[in-house]
Amino acid sequence: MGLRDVQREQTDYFAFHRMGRASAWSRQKRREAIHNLEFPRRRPARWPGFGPPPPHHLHPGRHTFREPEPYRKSQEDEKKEGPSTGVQRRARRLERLLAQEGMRFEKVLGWGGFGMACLFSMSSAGPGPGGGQGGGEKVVVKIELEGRDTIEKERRNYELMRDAHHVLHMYNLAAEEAIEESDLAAGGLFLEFMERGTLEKWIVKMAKERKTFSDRALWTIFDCLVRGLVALAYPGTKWRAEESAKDFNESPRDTMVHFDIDPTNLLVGGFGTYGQRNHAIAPIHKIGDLGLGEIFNFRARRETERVWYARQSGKAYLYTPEQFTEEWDWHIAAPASDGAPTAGNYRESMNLWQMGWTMYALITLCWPNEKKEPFVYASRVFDRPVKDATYGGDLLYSGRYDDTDRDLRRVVAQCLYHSPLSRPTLRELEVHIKDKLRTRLNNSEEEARAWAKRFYGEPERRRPAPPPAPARERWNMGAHPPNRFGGAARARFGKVFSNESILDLERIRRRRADEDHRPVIRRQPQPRRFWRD
Ligand SMILES: Nc1ncnc2c1ncn2[C@@H]1O[C@H](COP(=O)(O)OP(=O)(O)OP(=O)(O)O)[C@@H](O)[C@H]1O
Repeated sequence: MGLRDVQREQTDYFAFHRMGRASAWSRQKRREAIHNLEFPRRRPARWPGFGPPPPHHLHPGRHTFREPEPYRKSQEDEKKEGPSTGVQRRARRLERLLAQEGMRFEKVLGWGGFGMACLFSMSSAGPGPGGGQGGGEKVVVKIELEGRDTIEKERRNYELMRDAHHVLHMYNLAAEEAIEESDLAAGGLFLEFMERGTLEKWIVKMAKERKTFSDRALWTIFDCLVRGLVALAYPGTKWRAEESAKDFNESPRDTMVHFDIDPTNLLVGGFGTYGQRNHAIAPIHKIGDLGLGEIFNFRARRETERVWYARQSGKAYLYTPEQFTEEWDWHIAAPASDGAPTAGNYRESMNLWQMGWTMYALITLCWPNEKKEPFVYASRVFDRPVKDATYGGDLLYSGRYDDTDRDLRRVVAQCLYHSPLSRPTLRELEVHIKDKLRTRLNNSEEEARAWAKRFYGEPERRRPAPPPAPARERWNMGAHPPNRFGGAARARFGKVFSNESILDLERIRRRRADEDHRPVIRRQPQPRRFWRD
């Protein structure tokens, strides 16, 4: 399928997507319509945009916004039945393989169509990946069960984040070679273990308890998440203290666009000090799953094939305005090269839009609706007047979330603005969050701390360390902290990072040809049935 076919098909698919009917789209059924599609559109001369804000006398209220669906089950709950025999077989194989490297299998953490994650502990007496004694220290091993290229891309992305405090750490362990050389998988990654699992799990817990996060907890978590976004915005930075956009005079140029930020890819770790911050009110939150991440800069945003294929990257329920906007229908080349403000304008504010939905989930304990309703909303984004459509109008006007700090709801609604240029900058957010955390919120720091202890509890107790393995230098980390990488990984990827296209178009085309339901590139972790029919 050539690029033109892909463009026509996407144009049709995204028209369904905007109506909230993406799950009803089928390539087969739409063949005829796709064939007759007018693409690119010529009339009117360009995308007309949204209308004016609703007149004042039409007060938006509960009736204006469709009620979203509450979180009921986490991905983990859905996998309670246990892994399939295929996954179990691979886990056993991995167990045997890594036992020879001095690692003890603990459990399968999760799996999907394309990969699986297992928990191991180090049984070596040598230094562990955290720089401490290896005995008992836990490591997540993520393996890919299909092609090799995704894990390579993910590895390269983690390399670029090696000094970040709010992105998962990747370890460079010698045992990696054992996996590569085996017939088991298409390569593996060693990642830091986040003992409290995914953020989704905590959203579900709160929803089940029929309570809500306090304002202080929400602002504190938001702070962590924004630090992670700053790390993505400035890849390859040596962060000594915590990530801060204030360290830079210019806005991000070579941003890592994640494409898949949602509560299942944000991981919750421990209380304690990371970077320079003591995480006492909420445990640290880190961004994980960089498998779809891509560096986009000024030049890359003008590469036609690259931006068109990236339009389908990620989970359909969280495609961003940069991906779904109708503005695309007027552009045959990369829209940014024609000056389109939103279509294909992949930059750090795209990560922010997806993170906005995580904050939405934390506030509402609900999924975003499949149909994202644009609500024209004029506001001041810090010192700039902005008039644009937000997809988070219900946060402000439905009356359902009035117990949560209005200022937080306003800022999150601004993160959900349609145009990337309307959204707050990371720097503005960082300063604002810091100020907010200094003020009196609806609960004191002590109360918030006590609540966090109760809510998050103690993670699973570690098993006693097993007997030490024969003395042999197993970890090529030496005594260095975990975020230092040995020469092997560096040699494999050459420069710290490059801007060359990392999309394997051939492979994508092949997979697209195999798919018969919708144009999703890869790893479409089905958004479960979270919307009403
Ligand atoms: N570093 C980690 N610490 C703790 N748990 C983890 C870690 N990485 C993964 N997990 C757990 O393992 C599960 C599977 O993770 P993995 O990243 O392989 O796939 P996924 O997020 O389920 O799917 P996909 O890769 O398709 O997005 C996660 O949902 C999470 O519960």
